Amino acid sequence: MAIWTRVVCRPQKSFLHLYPQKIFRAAKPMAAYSTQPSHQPAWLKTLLDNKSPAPKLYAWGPENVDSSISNNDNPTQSNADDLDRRIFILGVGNLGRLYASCLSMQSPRPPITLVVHRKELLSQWIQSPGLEITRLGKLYSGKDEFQIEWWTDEAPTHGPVREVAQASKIRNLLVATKAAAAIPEADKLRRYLDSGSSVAFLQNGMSKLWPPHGQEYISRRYPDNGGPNILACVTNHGVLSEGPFKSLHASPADTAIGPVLLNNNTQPLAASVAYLTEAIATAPDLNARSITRAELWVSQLQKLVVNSSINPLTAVLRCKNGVLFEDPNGVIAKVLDRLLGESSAVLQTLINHPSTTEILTDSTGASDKSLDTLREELTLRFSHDQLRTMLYKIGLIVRDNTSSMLQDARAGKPTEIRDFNGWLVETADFLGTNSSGQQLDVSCHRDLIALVESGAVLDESELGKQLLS
Ligand SMILES: CC(C)(CO)[C@@H](O)C(=O)[O-]
Repeated sequence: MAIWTRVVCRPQKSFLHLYPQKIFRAAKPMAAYSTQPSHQPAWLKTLLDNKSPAPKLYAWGPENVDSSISNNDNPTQSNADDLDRRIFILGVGNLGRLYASCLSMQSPRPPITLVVHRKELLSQWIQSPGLEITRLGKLYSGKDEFQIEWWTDEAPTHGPVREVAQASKIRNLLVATKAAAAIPEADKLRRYLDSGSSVAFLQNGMSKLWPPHGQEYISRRYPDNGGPNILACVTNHGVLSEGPFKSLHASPADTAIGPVLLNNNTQPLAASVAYLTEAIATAPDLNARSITRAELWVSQLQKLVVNSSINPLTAVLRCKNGVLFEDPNGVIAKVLDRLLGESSAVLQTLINHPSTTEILTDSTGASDKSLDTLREELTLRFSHDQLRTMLYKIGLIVRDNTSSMLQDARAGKPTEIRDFNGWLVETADFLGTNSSGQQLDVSCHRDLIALVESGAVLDESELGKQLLS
């Protein structure tokens, strides 16, 4: 059995240089930005309207679908020490595979459980060589390094009957599902999460759990201050699916991890926060770093600009990322400029809006910078010109990748357009006007959403006609 091995690779191109000087030094508890502070968004209302008790879930393993497999081939996690170290990865798509492979190269290797979303995937895993990732021309594969489970409220009909985490609490969870499934899936697990748990979300887009909606969700679902710690990762790597457990790590880049909502009622903070953050920040080939809460917020905004430009345009044009950046004077460049101009105006307005004062004030705690200086720096960082420079640099790094949205569009799956361009449109609606009192224009983002959602496939000149007229 091949083992995940650490490769000594050539220095990777990194996005780290794109993050200017450390603006934020401290991560303190705080409330943060929300587009609609007084309004319960649809996702939250749907979850909270479901008043059923947290479901009891069974963990099916290969031995529950194939009677020739004994329980010993998939030993169970039974003791508290194992659970303290075990990292559960919910969702085994591209991001799940990337993080699982890198975490399994840690020394010592943490116990890792991959959690698939369909029973058939357990059977497919049994037949497969395990997880495979091609990185820098080398194939890495691992099977015995992982436990694999399917979690459901149905008890297995044969083989051992086990509850998730042996009916105890999950300490470390990575949610690697698509954006739309992330919170609903994590919500189903609330029976197995408490203030000692840390849940890191890997999805692109702005986290839905930034306060106050995150705080409202946690306090309603986990009364008595028993909510888990919420973290998020911003992943810049480009990964391409090549089959159920197989991916190409097409564009090695970097990752950042930071807190969204920490349960400060538990003092000291749960050990899982540092454990999970450290495991990710030091995982081989992930090229990750730990950042503060305010830095995470800004990094998510910056990544949103990338995903709301590259992803939908590659989906509509059916092209690799690099094609978008080939002709700096062409039609695509003009469309990119329209999108960036609209994004810049929305995000600059947001940065200077009273709703973000709290998050920015929080970050000034450990530095001498005034709120005004921070806002000036961020306003410059999110200017049209700086966003263009940033996007073209990232475009170069991820040029060989096929964007996640194009992969979804080709596979006929729902896309994450509502989490990227849709978020910008909603934010513009909330903000209304810019600092000069002009209505924020997001018409190009709106038209692009409509194109992606209608499944349009266009060439460059048709794209220009649709978006530049
Ligand atoms: C960076 C990125 C655009 C690379 O393809 C990635 O975030 C994606 O595909 O979503």
